[in-house]
Amino acid sequence: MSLAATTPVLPRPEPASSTARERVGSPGAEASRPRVLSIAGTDPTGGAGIQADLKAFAAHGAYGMAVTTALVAQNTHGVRTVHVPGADFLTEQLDAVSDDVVIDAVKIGMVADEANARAIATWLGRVRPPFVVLDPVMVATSGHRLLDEGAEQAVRDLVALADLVTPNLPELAVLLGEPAATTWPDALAQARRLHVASGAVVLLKGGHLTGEESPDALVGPDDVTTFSAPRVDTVHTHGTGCSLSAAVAALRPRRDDWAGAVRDAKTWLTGALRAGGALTVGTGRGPVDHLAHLPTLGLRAFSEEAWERIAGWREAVEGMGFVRALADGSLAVEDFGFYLAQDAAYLAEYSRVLSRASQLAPTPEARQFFAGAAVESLEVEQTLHRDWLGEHAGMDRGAVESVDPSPVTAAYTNHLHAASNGSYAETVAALLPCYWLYAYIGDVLVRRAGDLDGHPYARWISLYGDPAFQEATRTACSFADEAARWASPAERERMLRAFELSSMHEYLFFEQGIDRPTWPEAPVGGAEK
Ligand SMILES: Nc1ncnc2c1ncn2[C@@H]1O[C@H](COP(=O)(O)OP(=O)(O)O)[C@@H](O)[C@H]1O
Ligand SMILES: Cc1ncc(COP(=O)(O)OP(=O)(O)O)c(N)n1
Repeated sequence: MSLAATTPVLPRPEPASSTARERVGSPGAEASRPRVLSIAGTDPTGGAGIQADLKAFAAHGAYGMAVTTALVAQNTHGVRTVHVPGADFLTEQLDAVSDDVVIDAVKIGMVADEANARAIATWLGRVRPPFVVLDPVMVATSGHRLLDEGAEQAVRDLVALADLVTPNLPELAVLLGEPAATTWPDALAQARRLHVASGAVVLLKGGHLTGEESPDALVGPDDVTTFSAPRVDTVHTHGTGCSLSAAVAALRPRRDDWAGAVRDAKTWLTGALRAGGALTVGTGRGPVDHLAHLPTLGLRAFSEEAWERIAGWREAVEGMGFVRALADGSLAVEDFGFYLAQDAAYLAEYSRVLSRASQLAPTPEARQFFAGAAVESLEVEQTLHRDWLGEHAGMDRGAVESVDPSPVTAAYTNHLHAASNGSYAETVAALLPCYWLYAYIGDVLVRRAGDLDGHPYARWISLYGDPAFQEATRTACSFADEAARWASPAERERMLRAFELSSMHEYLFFEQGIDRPTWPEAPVGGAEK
């Protein structure tokens, strides 16, 4: 049964030139942000409905407004009760907004009942914002009804008034009076029928299907545009439909067409879905993180917080026997030789992780910095190490290159490699202590050693204190801070943890110069019985 067959399609109104609009000015004029209205129900846990819409509007730089159709007692487990204040009060709210404010776009979500749907249709006839998005909310994923059973026809009438309608598969089926599609091609065919019957562009959502991808498609007069995104392996999908339609409404006034708005909204939603679990909101199907893409205002620079976190390791590093002995020149040559040989083994791996950071880096500056550092740590440092080890320990190049990493060195480089399997931000955070604690120890050594004339480790102490190295440390810090600005709270926490662990490994690495770790001998097995 087609929509057209069951319902007379209401005449599609022209963009309004109502008295209210004339009184408050032309759409979009002089406004620094699009003014976007949500007409929807509530979710006190903030994942769906009006609360989600306002977050999605703000996430896309729109000025959000909201008119309530229904008060819904719900949480991440489902809906408990619905209270509908009534259509007259809904109209009062709608008029209060539109008598005063130009509305650049409106998103309609849960309408709750037939009287509300009719009140919205009447209001749209008088005040028609340039972009009308309808999310035909009917049943929550938890199975609870959000629309009276008798109100489906009124929602069909609203579809015909909308510019864009965003049904999920079950809603599409109800709008057409057909069984729900179980395949993407069937769903596309249904979306086409809905478009033809109603005139509205249809944003078909594939969240209810299964598979590696979660596709959506715009079905309108210009045929089908598909938007694909990887399906996020998560249970935290509460409010995805609300959030997507709100984001599209917020973006549309600043995009040339629906496709432009949907493309950006979907990319954002995929990131929000990925970060949703880390919010730990509720014990059921939690919300998405609407702000996953944003730096959090008021957060300190990552480097400042990270440096504070390792106050204990910094103190420990200052008190290390290795640093004391290096500063006063009492460090045994063989202890320094052991440390340098391990440092050469370490730098070979460190250079690989620097190259990985360069690969992952989002800007040409960062790519260049980390690629340069990878080369430098191989060439410059290794040459210095080899020279000293050749001169003082009789080790030729081959001997230096074939040094086995100690358990401490191996643990450190394994940690760096593991971090570099994560994001760019985690990789940079893990790399940073090697710069920063090294520069810090350089300061300590220069202060403690005093006059380097005749000091047996004068060359090394001046190398540690080299201003160029201090400068490179500042640059590495600024890249870590920049990466952290765009990290979700969970990713920032992973960065801090990676930084802390690298700092611990730095401490152990230096101290192994005088407190030699060894690999345990393989136990000798007994004779086979
Ligand atoms: N697990 C997921 N991974 C990625 N995208 C998803 C996932 N679940 C839903 N989506 C996307 O969320 C949006 C809402 O889809 P859907 O779940 O079909 O609608 P509703 O929330 O209205 O039931 C769509 O863009 C859909 O592709
Ligand atoms: C007040 C309110 N409106 C809509 C929904 C349904 O939200 P939706 O985005 O379709 O996602 P689910 O939560 O059903 O997965 C709601 N729950 N509350």
